[in-house]
Amino acid sequence: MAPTLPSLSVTGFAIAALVIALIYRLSQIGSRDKRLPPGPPTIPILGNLHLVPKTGLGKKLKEWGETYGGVFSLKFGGGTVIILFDRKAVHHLLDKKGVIYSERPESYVPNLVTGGDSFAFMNSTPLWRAERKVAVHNLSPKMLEDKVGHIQDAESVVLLADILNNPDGYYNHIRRTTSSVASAVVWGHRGPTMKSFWAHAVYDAMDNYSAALEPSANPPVDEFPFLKWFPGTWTKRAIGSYKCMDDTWNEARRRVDARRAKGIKRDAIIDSILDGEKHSDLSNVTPKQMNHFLGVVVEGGADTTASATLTSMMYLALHPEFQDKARKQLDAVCGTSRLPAITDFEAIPYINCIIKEAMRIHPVLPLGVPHRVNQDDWFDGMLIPKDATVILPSWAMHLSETQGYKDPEAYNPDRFLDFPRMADSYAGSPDWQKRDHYGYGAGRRICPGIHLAERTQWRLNARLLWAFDILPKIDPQTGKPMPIDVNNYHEGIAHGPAEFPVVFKPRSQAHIDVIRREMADAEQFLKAWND
Ligand code: HEM
Repeated sequence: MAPTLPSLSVTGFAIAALVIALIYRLSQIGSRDKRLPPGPPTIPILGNLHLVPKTGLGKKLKEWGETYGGVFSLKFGGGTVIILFDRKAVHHLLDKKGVIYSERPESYVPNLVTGGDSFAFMNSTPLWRAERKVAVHNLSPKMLEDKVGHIQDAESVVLLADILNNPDGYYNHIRRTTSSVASAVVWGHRGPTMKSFWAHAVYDAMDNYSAALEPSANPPVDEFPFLKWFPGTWTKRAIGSYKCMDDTWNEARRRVDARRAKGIKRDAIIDSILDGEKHSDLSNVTPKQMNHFLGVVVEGGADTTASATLTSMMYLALHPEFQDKARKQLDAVCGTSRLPAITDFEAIPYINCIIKEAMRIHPVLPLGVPHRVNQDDWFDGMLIPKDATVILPSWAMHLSETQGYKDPEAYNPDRFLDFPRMADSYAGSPDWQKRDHYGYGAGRRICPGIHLAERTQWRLNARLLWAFDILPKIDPQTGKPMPIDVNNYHEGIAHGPAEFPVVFKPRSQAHIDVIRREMADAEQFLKAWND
């Protein structure tokens, strides 16, 4: 029997209604809820994904922040990203409401890259709390003063001597210094040369890590999970990066165990944990979790501190006038008879300005590490929805007059003359209008290595400036200074300057003599941390 007209039209109607509903649902994906902070116009399904540049997202966020007037939102498919391009918002949300703003976004690629073991990318679970407590305790100013200062002093002397002996190798000398300090603090082993496992391991481990984590370097798999079924070079890179990291930190642990088996114990975080000192919260942690926790602390500390120092050297090479300002103070306090020491911090205040300016003009993590809010919240009448990714766009803020940085494209350490203390004093302070910069993040996830990083940077900047004139290299063909491109950075989630043509010229024989004399003592002291 032929179908009746009414039954046909009911089926047809149902299908049509389904199709319309589906189209409507699809068209809503990517659209912005009116209660959200404003942001660039969206298109169906993608939202704003099509507007994200392959590189240079940090600067794009500045443009949007200035257009939308502070806190703004981006739609990535159905997901929401809130950008806190606003000093007050950073303080009120990340600092004051840290309890709800301290998760990390659930993200497919970071999970592949870290195997879920990275304490920097974990949610604020009991494991994260236990690991964070150990890191904060061991990297506190008191612990650093008591235990680590001598290592930083001695390693910075080795850096000066290395540059004297092989000036062209400055780039790796600086990277060796920061990884050696971090490895000594964490694993109890230093890396005397870049050939040493303890100097290069962290850079091997991180080889593909930063690039694999750059937000625009992967397909938008979190927004469109079906993309997981289409693996490609991006998945290979992420999995390979984890494998490399896992091998590296297992090897580090094997070496520590071999040392301890010989009865050699050292004043390092790993030894204090294995000896059961205070850190009972870590008693249920598996060896693999432990190795990755400690590895992440070294990862957090080595490349970042080297990149910040290299940025400083690069800009100083282009700006001898600011070197002169620092040297007036260095010479008045130290003359040519001794190296500057951290106890000179207040007597030589300009070094602190130089450190802050490098961290401002090109922060190592231009987008910080993303946070996630775990419940609906409101700011200035705008909805910050549960599970939104929350970004502190440090670079964008640092380059904007709207955030209080006058003439922001210009390198000028003088802008920090009224900020005489280290960065940790300004981070989290209720006086949110007077935070120096945002290079270490904010709230409960703020960099736990901030004290170590500030103190290493002070020693490196002060001592390099005391010992050397930092000059652009002269092109032997033209006899003219070679150009230094301040935009030539290795870019991933972290940014670090590519090698640049610079010369470290010893300031006098007297300076050289002091370095050689200090080097003998430094080598003697550091023997205890050699393999
Ligand atoms: C100039 C040097 C450094 C810079 C610019 C830097 C920057 C940062 C930033 C922006 C974050 C994310 C903060 C947030 O989520 O809001 C972070 C986290 C972290 N940093 Fe640093 N850092 C530096 C040095 C260090 C050092 C020396 C260590 C340890 C030895 C370290 C260990 C870590 C760890 C473990 C985390 C993850 C914390 C967590 O998720 O709870 N960093 N760092």
